[in-house]
Amino acid sequence: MSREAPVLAIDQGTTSTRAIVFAADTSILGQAQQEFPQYFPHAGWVEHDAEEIWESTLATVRGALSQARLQAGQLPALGITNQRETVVVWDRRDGKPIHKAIVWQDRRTAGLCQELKEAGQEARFTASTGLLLDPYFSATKVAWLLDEVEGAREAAEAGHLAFGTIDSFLIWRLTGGRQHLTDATNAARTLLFDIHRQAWDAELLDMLRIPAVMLPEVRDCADDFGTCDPALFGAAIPIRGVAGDQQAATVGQACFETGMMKSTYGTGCFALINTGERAVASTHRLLTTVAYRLDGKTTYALEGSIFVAGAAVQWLRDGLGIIERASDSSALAETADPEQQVVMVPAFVGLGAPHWDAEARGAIFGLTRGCGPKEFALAALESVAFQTRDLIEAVRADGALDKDLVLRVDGGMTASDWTLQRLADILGAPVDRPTVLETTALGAAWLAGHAAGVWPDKAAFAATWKLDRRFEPQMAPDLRERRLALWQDAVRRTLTTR
Ligand SMILES: Nc1ncnc2c1ncn2[C@@H]1O[C@H](COP(=O)(O)OP(=O)(O)O)[C@@H](O)[C@H]1O
Ligand SMILES: O=P(O)(O)OC[C@H](O)CO
Repeated sequence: MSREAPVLAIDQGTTSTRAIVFAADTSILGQAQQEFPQYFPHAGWVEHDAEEIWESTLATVRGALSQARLQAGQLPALGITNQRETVVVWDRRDGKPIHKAIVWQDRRTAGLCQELKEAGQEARFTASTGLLLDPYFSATKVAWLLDEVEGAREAAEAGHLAFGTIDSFLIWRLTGGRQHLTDATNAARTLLFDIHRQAWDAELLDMLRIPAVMLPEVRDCADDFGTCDPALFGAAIPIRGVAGDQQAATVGQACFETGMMKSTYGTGCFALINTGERAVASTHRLLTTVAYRLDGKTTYALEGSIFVAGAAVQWLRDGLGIIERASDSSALAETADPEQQVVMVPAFVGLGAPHWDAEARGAIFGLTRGCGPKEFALAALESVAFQTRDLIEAVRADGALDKDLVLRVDGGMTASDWTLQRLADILGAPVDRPTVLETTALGAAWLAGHAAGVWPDKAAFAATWKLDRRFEPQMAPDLRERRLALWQDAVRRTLTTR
């Protein structure tokens, strides 16, 4: 196979699906993107239609191939990266989902998590999975489906139902129902996978009454995940790379060394720091997770997860209607009155790390008669910087950051220079934006190309990382401290677990 061969990546995100064809030098040959509907059937519930996700996958892969003027047969491999934790349960007999997908942001299982916590089970879950008992993760969502969808439990026990995160569901569909697989990074987000033994945890499955027969087989991130049904794209493209989107971004940002950190600003914000072969147990409510698994060797990460980053900008657009496009938010924030002290805690679906308060809801403090859309825009964008700062403090307190912080950033929101400048100001540390902003897709493409033997090794790939712009902190330290104090007070007043 030629080392010049292009590689396709499918990036199935929370709000849109993208397909991108990368050339061997990581330039983009063709791409397509499609948004799909979000369903909010009750307060705190978030669903997707897995069929709509599937349709958007087919359309974007075809669109990207056509824009790149390539035939499927010219691709040695494709990679899949995906919104993590989101649960699809489908019937193996007809491949149809039994219910809408329950999205990672969905809080409907907060009660079950609380019951398990009160029964003293959190430490058991954390010791094995590196995670916490929060509705964010897949396990309690699967349990909910088995309890609530008529006939589901019996069908699952009879071996008819399959559970998967979005990667698994797409692999199943792409291979014409021949493969039920996932990778170690996605498995690590289910709250059912022992990240130390790299195996499903039978005791946790029992505790949640989830039959093991529903689960996919777990493979490395660069591995053989079957081949696409040739009827879909005209040829059987091999699926050779899979990783959850935050882990794929860690790879795409070439954070291969211990201590390297990236933060991705999409719907939510997720900061991962590579901790090497050591699964560091956090004492500050961060998650321990799999960064990637290559050739059977697991590299771990500490992760801080924030549920609302770009989603706050979407709320300015769709909820308040004060902007037309997400990109209008910066111009509005720039013209906000500097005398106003508005602070927004965007706890629309509770708060993630380091607070883990599933019941908290969003709040805005400091309103005066002089406040309007500009101050709301500023507060929404600045909340992302404050939340990142809280994560980094937790990483430092866990002792995982032993050198000066330089944060590599990516994701849709990093198109906003204002946001990145404010991020550097609030962190008091430099923020690096690379030239390739599609790092998530690039990471998945690298994994697939690596497995297929057509892309360079880790070191050569890392050498292709290029800086677009470094944002240096400019805010006066006393102003930063004043703003931080306002934020901390606002969070304190928002938490239900004070
Ligand atoms: N110029 C911008 N300024 C601020 N936010 C933006 C901008 N462009 C996109 N966003 C936000 O980024 C998010 C989309 O980023 P993306 O990485 O595609 O997310 P996801 O993978 O979660 O679907 C949206 O929430 C959107 O509001
Ligand atoms: O869709 P994103 O990019 O916000 O990522 C979602 C995460 O994978 C959820 O854990």
